[in-house]
Amino acid sequence: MTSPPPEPATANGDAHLAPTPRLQIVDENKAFSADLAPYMTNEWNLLDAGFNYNVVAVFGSQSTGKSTLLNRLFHTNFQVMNESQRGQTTKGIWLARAPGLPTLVMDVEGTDGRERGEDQDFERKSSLFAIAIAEVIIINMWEHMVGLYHGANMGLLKTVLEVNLQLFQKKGSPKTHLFFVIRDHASGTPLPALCATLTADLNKIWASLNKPDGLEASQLTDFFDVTFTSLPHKRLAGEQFETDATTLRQRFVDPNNADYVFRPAYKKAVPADGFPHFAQDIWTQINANRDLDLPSQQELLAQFRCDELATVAMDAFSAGFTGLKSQVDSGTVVESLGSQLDGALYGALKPFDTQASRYHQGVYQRKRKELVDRCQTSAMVVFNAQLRNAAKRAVTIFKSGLDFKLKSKGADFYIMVESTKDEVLQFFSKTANASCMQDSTWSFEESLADLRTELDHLISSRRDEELNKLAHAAERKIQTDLPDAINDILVNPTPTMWTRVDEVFREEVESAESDLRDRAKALRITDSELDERLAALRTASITALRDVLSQATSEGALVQRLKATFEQKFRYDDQGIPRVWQPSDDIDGAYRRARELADQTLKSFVVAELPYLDTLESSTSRSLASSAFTEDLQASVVALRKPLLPPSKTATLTSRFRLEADALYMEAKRSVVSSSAHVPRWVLAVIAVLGYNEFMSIIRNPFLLLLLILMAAIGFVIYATGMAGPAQAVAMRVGKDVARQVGERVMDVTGGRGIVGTVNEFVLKPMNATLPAPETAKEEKPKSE
Ligand SMILES: Nc1nc2c(ncn2[C@@H]2O[C@H](COP(=O)(O)OP(=O)(O)OP(=O)(O)O)[C@@H](O)[C@H]2O)c(=O)[nH]1
Repeated sequence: MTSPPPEPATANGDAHLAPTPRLQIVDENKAFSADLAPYMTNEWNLLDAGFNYNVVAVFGSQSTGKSTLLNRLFHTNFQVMNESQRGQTTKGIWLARAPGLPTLVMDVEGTDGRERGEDQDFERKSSLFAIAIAEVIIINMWEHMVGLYHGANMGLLKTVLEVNLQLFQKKGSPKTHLFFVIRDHASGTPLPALCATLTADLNKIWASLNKPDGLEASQLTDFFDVTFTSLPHKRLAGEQFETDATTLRQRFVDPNNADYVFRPAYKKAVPADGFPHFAQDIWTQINANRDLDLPSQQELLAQFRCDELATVAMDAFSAGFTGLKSQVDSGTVVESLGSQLDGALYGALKPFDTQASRYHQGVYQRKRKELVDRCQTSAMVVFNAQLRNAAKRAVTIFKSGLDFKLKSKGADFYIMVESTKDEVLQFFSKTANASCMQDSTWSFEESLADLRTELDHLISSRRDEELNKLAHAAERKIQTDLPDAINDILVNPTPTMWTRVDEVFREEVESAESDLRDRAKALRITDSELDERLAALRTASITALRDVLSQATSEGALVQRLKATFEQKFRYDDQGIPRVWQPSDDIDGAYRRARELADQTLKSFVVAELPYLDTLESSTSRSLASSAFTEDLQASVVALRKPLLPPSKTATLTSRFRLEADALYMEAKRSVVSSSAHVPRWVLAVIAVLGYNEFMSIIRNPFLLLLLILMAAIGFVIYATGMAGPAQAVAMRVGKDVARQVGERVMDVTGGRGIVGTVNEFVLKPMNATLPAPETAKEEKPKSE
C-alpha cells in the first residue's frame, strides 16, 4: 500500500494537500490490524493530538457512492468502484486521516453486498463498530430507498442500534451524530418530506428496540442527533453535485460553520494516543458478542414455519392426553401412563416432522426439541397427579395388607411390616416408572421419599397401637383376675389376710409384667418405653386393687361380712354344727365372743397392709427418674395407703352391725324360752280327764296302738342318736309355720282377734316377762335403735 507523506493539519483542511495513506484496520476476515498505532504516529501524525481530533464513519449499502462522498468531503483516497464493472470495492474497514484536518475518516464495507450473500455478520459488526467509534455517522442512501425498510437498511440499523444500546450506552453517554445524506436527489420530493419519512422510520425502529433495564423510557434523541441533507445526481447533474459536495464539505471542515457537524457533545473522551487501543478493544468486544449472531432469512423463515407447526402439534398433543388427564383427576391410577403419553406425543410429532424437516435443519431440530419439552412440561401435570394417586393407592394397599398379615397367629410385627412396605414401594416405583415419558427428565424420587415417610409414620402409629393393645390386655387381665383372687381371701378374714392379699397382688402384677415384656419384644420396644409401659401397668394394677378393696369394704358388703363372722361364731359350735340353745347354754358369753371376733375383723379392714406397694414404688422411681408415669404411680400408692375405713365409716358400720347381732341374740334367747316353757299342771290334769276316753280307744284299737308303738320307737331312735335337738328345732320351725298359716286363716275367719291374740294375751306375755335383757343391748344401745 503506497502512501504520500503526512501533511500538517490546517484549520479547515486544504484542497491542495495530497491524501494521507489509508489503512485497512479490519480486513474482510474480521482481523484487526496491528498497524493502527504506527499509522497514528508515522502516517497521520495524530498521536499527540490529545482530544483535538474527530472520527467520522460512513454507513450504507454497497456501491452507493460512499467512498466517492468521503473522498469529496475529506479529500481522502478511498478506493472507488470503476464505472465499467459493478461490484464490491471496499472490503473490510478502512481508516485515513483527512489531509490538513484533525479528522480520522472511516470507510466501511457496504451492506447488502452480493459477495457476502445472507451472511450479515460482518455488516452488523462493522456498522456497530462505526457507531461505537465515530462521533459522526454518515448514513448514505439513494433517494429511491427512502421509505423502504430493507433498501434503507432499517432492519440492520435496528439491530445495530439495539446492540449498541445494550453494549455501549448508558444514561449520560456522549451522543452520536447520525448524518443522513440522500444521494441522487433528483425527484420533485422536497427534502423535508424525505426527512419526515426517515424520521418516522427511525422513531418506529426505536420504539421496537429491546431496551436494557433503566433505559426503557429513553428516546432516540437521548443518544443521537439526527441531520438530513441531500446531493443531486452525480452523473445527471455533475456540476451541481460537485458544488453541493464542496458546500457540504464546509460543514465537516470549518468549525466556524453554523452547521459544523463535529460538536463537543459527540467526543468519546478518548485521547488520540489511546485511540488505537480503544478501537481494537471495541472491535474485539463486538467480534465476540453473540447478540449479533442473528439468524439468516432462511433461519427466520424456518423459525416462523416451525413455530406455526409446533402450535398445531402442541394442540394435537393436548387433545391427545385430555382423556388421560380426566382419568387421573378422578383419582384413577392409569396403567402404562408413560407409553400412552408417548403415543399422544408421537401422533402430534409425526405431521410436525414431515413438514418442519423441510426447513433449515438447525432451526427444525431446535424447534422440535422445544416442542417435545413443551409437550412433556404440559403432560407433567398428569404425571404428578398419577404419582399422587399411586401414593394413595400404595398407602391403602399397605394398610389392608398389614392388617391381613397381622391377623395370622404368631406374626412378627416387624417382619410383616417390612415385607408389606417393600411390596408397596415396589408397586409405587413400578407404576411411577411406567408413567414416565420416554427421554423425559421426570423424576419420582421425591414422591417416593414422601411415600416412605408416610409409611414410616403409619408403621410408627400402628406399632403404638399394637403396644397399647398389649398394655390394655395386661391391664384387663389384672382387672379380671384380681377381684376373684382378693375376694377369696377377704371373704374369710384372718390375721394373715393382708399378707396373703399382698402376695396375690405381687404374683398378679409380676405375671402381667413378664407377659407384657415378652410380647412387647416383638415390637422392638426400647428400654425407656418398656419402663413407661410397666409403670402405667403398675398404676393400673394398684388402681384395680384399690377398686376391689373399696368394693369389699363398702358398707353393705362389710356389714354382711361382719354378720357372717358373727353368725359363724355365735350360731355354730366349734365343729360347725348349728347350735340349739338350751337354757343351760351361755348365750351371753357366746354373744360376747362372736362380737369381739367381728370387732377384730372390722379393725383388720381399716388399713390395707401391702408392703409390695413400696417395692413397686421404689423400682419404678429407679427406672424412671421423674415423669408423669412415676407421679401417677405415686398418686395411686398414696390413695391406696389411705385408710379403707375412716373413723366415721367405722362408727356407722359398727352401729349397723350391732343391730344385726342384737337381733340374732334376741332370736337365740326366744328359742330357749319357747323350748323350755312349762305347761301348767291343771292343764295336764284337764288333758288327762278329757283325754282318758281317747287314750283308751287307742289302746283298744290295734291299728292305733301299732301307730303309737311306731312313733315311740322313732322318738327313742331320735333321742338315742342325739338328734333330738335338731329334730325339735325342725319341728318347731314347721310348727311355727303351720301356726302362722293357721293363725292367718283364723284371723280371716275371726275378724282380726283369733287364737294368736288369745295366745299372746295368756301365754307369751307372761313368758317374756320372765326373760333377762341382752348385755350389750342394756349397755350401749345404738342411737338408731
Ligand atoms: N449515480 C450516482 N453514481 C455515483 C454517485 N457517487 C458515486 N457514483 C458512482 O457509483 C459507483 C460506486 O461508487 P463508490 O464510491 O465506489 O461506492 P461505494 O459505496 O463506496 O462502493 P463500495 O465501497 O463497494 O460499497 C461509482 O461508479 C461511482 O462513480 C452518485 O452520487 N450518483
